[in-house]
Amino acid sequence: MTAAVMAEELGITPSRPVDSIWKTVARLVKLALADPDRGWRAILLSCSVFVLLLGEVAAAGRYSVVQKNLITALQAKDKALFHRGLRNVGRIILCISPIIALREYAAGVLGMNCRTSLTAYFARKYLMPQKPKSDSQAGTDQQAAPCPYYALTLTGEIDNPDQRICQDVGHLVTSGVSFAQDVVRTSLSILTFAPVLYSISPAACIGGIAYAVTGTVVSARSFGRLLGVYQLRSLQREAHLRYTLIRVREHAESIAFFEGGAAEFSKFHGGFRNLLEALYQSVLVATGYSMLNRTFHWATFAVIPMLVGPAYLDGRVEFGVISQATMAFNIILEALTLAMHRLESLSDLRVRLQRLAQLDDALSLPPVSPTTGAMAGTIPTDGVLLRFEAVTLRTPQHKDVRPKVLFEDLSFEVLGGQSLLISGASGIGKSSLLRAAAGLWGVAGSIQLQRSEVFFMPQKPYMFLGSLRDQLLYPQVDTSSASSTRLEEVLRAVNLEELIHVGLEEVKDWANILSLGQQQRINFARVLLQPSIRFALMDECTSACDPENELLLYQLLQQHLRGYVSVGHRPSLQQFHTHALWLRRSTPTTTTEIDFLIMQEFQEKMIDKFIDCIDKLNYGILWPEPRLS
Ligand SMILES: Nc1ncnc2c1ncn2[C@@H]1O[C@H](COP(=O)(O)OP(=O)(O)OP(=O)(O)O)[C@@H](O)[C@H]1O
Repeated sequence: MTAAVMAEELGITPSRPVDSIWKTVARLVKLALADPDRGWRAILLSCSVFVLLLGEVAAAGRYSVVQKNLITALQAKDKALFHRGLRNVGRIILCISPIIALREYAAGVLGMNCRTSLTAYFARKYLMPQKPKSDSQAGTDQQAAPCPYYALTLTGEIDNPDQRICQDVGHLVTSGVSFAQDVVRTSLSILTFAPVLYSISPAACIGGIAYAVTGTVVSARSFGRLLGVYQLRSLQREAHLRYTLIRVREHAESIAFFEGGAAEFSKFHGGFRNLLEALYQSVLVATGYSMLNRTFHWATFAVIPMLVGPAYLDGRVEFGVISQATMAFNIILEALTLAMHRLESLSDLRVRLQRLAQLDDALSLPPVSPTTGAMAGTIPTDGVLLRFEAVTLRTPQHKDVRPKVLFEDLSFEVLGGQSLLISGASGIGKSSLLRAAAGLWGVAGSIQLQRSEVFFMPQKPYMFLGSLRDQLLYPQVDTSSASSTRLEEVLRAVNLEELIHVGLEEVKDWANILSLGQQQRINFARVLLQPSIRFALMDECTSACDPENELLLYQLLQQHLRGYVSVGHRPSLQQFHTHALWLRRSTPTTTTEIDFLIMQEFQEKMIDKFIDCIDKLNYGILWPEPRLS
């Protein structure tokens, strides 16, 4: 079954053509071998495994001759020949054991080596922003390349990338290395034993090959496709099930407030039932497959006595030849029916290959964001910190949601020394405007800002897994160079002095032990600790702070930055901004109207709006008569 057919079977519509399985294998092998750090080691280890396999098969070939002589000596009651045969058996065992052990070791290390290369490749591609490739993009170095992990979440095209990177790569490499060895071993075995068997009995050789090929074709046709479909389905459902529990861990507090354990259990139970259904279907298919496999296997025992027995009874061959023919036949049969016996693990291998190929394709998209259009990035001139020019913004292309236009043809500038408050009703597109400015969503039109000087503070502060030092210096990778004195000074500045006593090197689950307001203050500390930052884009980032702390934080920004943009609803924010961008829409379907105003004008309009509301209240338009029963 091709990858495309399997995807169709599962109701998945691939957004781009799915590669054939062999192309995918070649792509991943190339990746492992082309790794500049480990590629040469992988090649060396593959060669060693091949040479050791040659030794193993050669020893097995020699063993079949020794075995024939031993059995013949027994039949002839020749003691000397029998003892020599036993010594030869001992020699071969002594020789083959270290070869097998060495081969196992080399194959194990080869697997680890390939896993390291592939995991590093996928993890880097998933977590690190892609560099612009084309010349036109190369000039705009400040451009925020889209973060692949974010883009995948937005489009929803690839399920569970974490499982693909951590588990699928591991399984794939282990089964892949083992299967590759089997293929090489069986090919060598066929080359070694087919002539032996043919010399004993051409009928046994040809009959054995025909028997094996028929069995493989029948089992692959009847069960291969179904096994693949159910394996893929089980894998996806298992990942979804695990994800429901991960969400409970991440949102434990909110769920506890709601006492939502029963709802979560019901969700988990539903997912588990779905998984069991897929597993049950797999068991049914595996039972049918196993029955065919076993029947085929048992039937082989009668084949050699049927084909070579008459020659022995007529005295044309020695008794030992029957044993040698049986061994050669079994080895050839095993080799030729490899695909048949390993059908389950082969289809598992194919499923994982396909999942990794999909992930690689999705991560290889050109560096444009999931919404259509240009990315924020060109550097502004003339003291402008942020410039929007005829910008139209749409929500991202998600596989389940149709994009909608949030605003059209928006132009404005924020100059050095200015600060802008973005205001408007909930859901109108304020945060999305910041997402576009930060380069997370693409737009039509142009957005100019000096990306390396900008700090973006999302609505929900992100707490990194690590020490307090790591938190404060996030997203810097090397945190050892910052002096403790400076970090403590900044902690005091943002009113988090109490954390100094916890210790800068202390590793804790900060997201759970700090209040939301404290986490927001950590965000401001991060701005102060990055000397290159001149401009901040902030989304409701003081929403959990009291007015004193809010005032303190904005005063710090005014001292350290050349300008900032905030999104927020609270009137208290107006005093910290020189300008306002007011987004409004009379009905959900009408176009968004946008005004860029100096703060005083905005405040006057707000007062008019407030008075209008009070009038409506007085006429009972907004506040209906209470209905008392
Ligand atoms: N990832 C997304 N995919 C599709 N639509 C989205 C996505 N994120 C937001 N939207 C939609 O875009 C619109 C604007 O959302 P946005 O978060 O910008 O609103 P907002 O003005 O900041 O609201 P609030 O004040 O409530 O935070 C909403 O209708 C929302 O449903």
